[in-house]
Amino acid sequence: MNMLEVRHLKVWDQKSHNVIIHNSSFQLKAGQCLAIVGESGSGKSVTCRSLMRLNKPGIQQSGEIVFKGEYLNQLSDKEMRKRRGRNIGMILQNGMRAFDPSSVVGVHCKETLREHFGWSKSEIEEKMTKAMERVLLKHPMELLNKYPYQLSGGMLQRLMIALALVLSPDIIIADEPTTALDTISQFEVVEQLMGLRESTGCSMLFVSHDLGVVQKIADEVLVMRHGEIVESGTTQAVFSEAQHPYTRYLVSTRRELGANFNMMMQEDNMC
Ligand SMILES: Nc1ncnc2c1ncn2[C@@H]1O[C@H](COP(=O)(O)OP(=O)(O)OP(=O)(O)O)[C@@H](O)[C@H]1O
Repeated sequence: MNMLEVRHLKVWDQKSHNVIIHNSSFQLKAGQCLAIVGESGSGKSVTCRSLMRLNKPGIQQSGEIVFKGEYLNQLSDKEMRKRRGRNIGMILQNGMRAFDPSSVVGVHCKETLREHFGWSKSEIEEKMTKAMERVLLKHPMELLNKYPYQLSGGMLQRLMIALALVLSPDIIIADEPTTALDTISQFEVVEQLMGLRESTGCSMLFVSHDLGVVQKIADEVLVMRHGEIVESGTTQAVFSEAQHPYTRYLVSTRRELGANFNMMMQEDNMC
């Protein structure tokens, strides 16, 4: 069963008439993880924002976005707001941007949960505390009273994952959730995202530059270039028998990087 179906998505800049996404069609199956890979500027983030109808003013879109049989592209703004967070959650690259810098992070969590579920303060605190402990955030109540700038990037990502655990949306869109993190935090956040999928059974759209992580987490892959999907298929097929020259280039670059990394490790051991 498809959780999300995107049909003929076209996105353009109204002012310059520059077409950003030409004609994208793809499906996200229930419980599966679909990764979008491709070079910088190929349209991965714009695709994600289009699904949520969160593109900047002046960016127009057409085509159908069907979520569990419902045409999101036909909903009013008010109805669309209700779907965000509750049905389709987003975990962004930069945790700092996801939270209001002028409030402690607990305010964002409480407002989001009250809006969607109408829970009391104590219910929210109880559920957030449990979820934060699950993503290994210590002293949850203290942490909720901190401003975003007082927390590290990895902590903010884990806090977003904890909020997603409580909201339990059908789909999580994770747009380069590990790019801004150091290697250890990247590993932890990927583990937590996998845990989130396991415990909520959500489907995931996962944008990443890191093909190693994609190979670990995704069931299927879309390869984007210049606003077009140039290849798609199961992760196994795309990595082992890529058809498009650009995909082959991406995969070989990863192999080269991997080989260099191993060589560096060996040199390090010899010293
Ligand atoms: N608000 C905007 N106005 C005009 N053009 C935009 C806007 N946002 C994005 N674009 C253009 O859309 C194209 C795709 O951008 P997008 O951010 O989706 O790329 P990306 O594949 O996510 O890149 P990256 O990996 O660097 O995040 C780029 O050429 C960008 O210049």
